[in-house]
Order: sequence, then C-alpha cells, then structure tokens
Amino acid sequence: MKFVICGKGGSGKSTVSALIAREMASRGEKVLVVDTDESNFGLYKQLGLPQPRDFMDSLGGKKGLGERLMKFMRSEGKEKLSILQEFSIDDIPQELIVGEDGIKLVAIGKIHDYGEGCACPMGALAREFIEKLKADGMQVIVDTDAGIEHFGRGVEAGSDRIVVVIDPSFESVQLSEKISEMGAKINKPVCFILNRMNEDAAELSSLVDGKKVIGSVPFDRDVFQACLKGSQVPQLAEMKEIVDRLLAE
Ligand SMILES: Nc1ncnc2c1ncn2[C@@H]1O[C@H](COP(=O)(O)OP(=O)(O)OP(=O)(O)O)[C@@H](O)[C@H]1O
Repeated sequence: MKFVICGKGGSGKSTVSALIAREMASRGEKVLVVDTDESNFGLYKQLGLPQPRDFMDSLGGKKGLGERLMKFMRSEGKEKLSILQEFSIDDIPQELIVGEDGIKLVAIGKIHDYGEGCACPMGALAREFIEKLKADGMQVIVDTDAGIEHFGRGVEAGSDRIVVVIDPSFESVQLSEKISEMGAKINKPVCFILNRMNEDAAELSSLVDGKKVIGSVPFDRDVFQACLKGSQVPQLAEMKEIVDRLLAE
C-alpha cells in the first residue's frame, strides 16, 4: 500500500510519518519511507537514519531533470514526460537508499543552495516515483511538503490512500476539507490523524469530518524532545490503533 501523508505546514507530517513507519516495522512490515519534502531536512533524523543522497542525482540532478521538464513543456503536449519506467525497490541503486530491512528511506531531492531555482523538477519526479514504484507487499509512506502544492503536481495519483495530519488550528481544519474534496475528485480515500492532541481532541474531532478520523496522536514530551534534538522518535502506544486501521481499511 502507498500512503501519502499531507497537511498544513508544521502540523507534524514528518513526525507522524516516522511514528507510523516505526509501528509498522515493529510488526514485521517492510516499510519504505519516501521523503518528497524538498525543504525539510528532519525526517531522516526522526527515523534514526543517516541522511540519504538525493534520488534526483541519479537522473542528472536538478539541472538534467529541469532540462527534460522544459523540453516536455515546450512540446505543448506532443511529447510524453516519462522520467522513470515501472520499478521495484531492488532497482533503486543501493547508494540512494538508507536503512536496514525494517525501515528504508529515499529522499527525492532537497533544495541545497541559495538561488538554485524552483522545486518543479522534484515535484515531477516525486509524482513519477510514487506512480511507477511497485509496492510488492511493502508499506510505502510518502512524506510531502506543506499545503496542497503536491496535489497540483499530481503526487497523489499513484497512491492508495491520502492521510491528512491535522493539528489543533483553524488552517488545518480548513485544509482537511480542501484535501477531502481533492481526494474525492481523484477517487482516493482520505483519512485524518489528529496530532499534538491533549484534552481538546474531542473538540477538534467535532470540527472536521469525524468519519474520516482514524485516531489521535497526543502531544508527547519524548516525541517533542526527539524532534528537538534530532534523534529517533520513540514508539507510541497510540500508533497501534492508527496503524491497525491504516492496514485494515
Ligand atoms: N505528537 C507530537 N508530540 C510532540 N511534539 C510534536 C508532535 N508532533 C509534532 N511535534 C512537534 O512539531 C514539530 C513539527 O513537526 P514536523 O516537522 O513533523 O511537522 P511537518 O508538518 O512535517 O513540518 P513541515 O511542514 O515543515 O514539513 C516537531 O519538530 C515537534 O517539535
């Protein structure tokens, strides 16, 4: 199954992705985390892994990909953009993957330098990566960048399920409605995880489409400390029910 994790900036997408990955791996699932957020460098640390190289490097880097993208755009639909053929995890060069058997991580591409240009090549590659990757019984967790730009890029097209991380804020509630609409348009099931919850969980749940809520992650001090120090997030008991529902539904 391929799960796309999305939500408002800072809602906890990377943290929840790491928590889901840990819980799934502890059950013996093979997990591949795909980092498509070109601006956030924290996910590998939350997974307790070394920083992976950019997958984009294997395709001529941003420059090479950008040129292919420009050629495609200039052709005004006459050419087809096909960056990748269908592939499985074993086809990915080993030097571009970090992690052991339990959790592996691939990062599509990051912004490394001032003035290096827009992130469109990464977006196009992320879309193809999710679409062309054969899951082969693996659980694929895709961490996305903030907001809904990735919907515009079509990153969700190859996913099985869209998971919205909602923190206690008005913007998150609004975004959950927008993402639900977009999910319905492309025929993808959408579910919600409420994050950084305390006693307000019931109130937040009443503000969103409650049928879509598959669980709440509390504000947890150990998780907070791990994020602050750049270390691996702990396993949380609350993730059990959430992962049960992700795998069952
Ligand atoms: N369940 C939690 N318990 C405690 N702290 C949390 C929890 N979830 C997230 N946080 C805190 O919120 C911060 C932001 O989380 P995170 O980086 O996962 O958000 P994000 O949505 O991926 O951000 P971005 O939009 O920048 O990619 C973390 O660094 C951590 O301090």
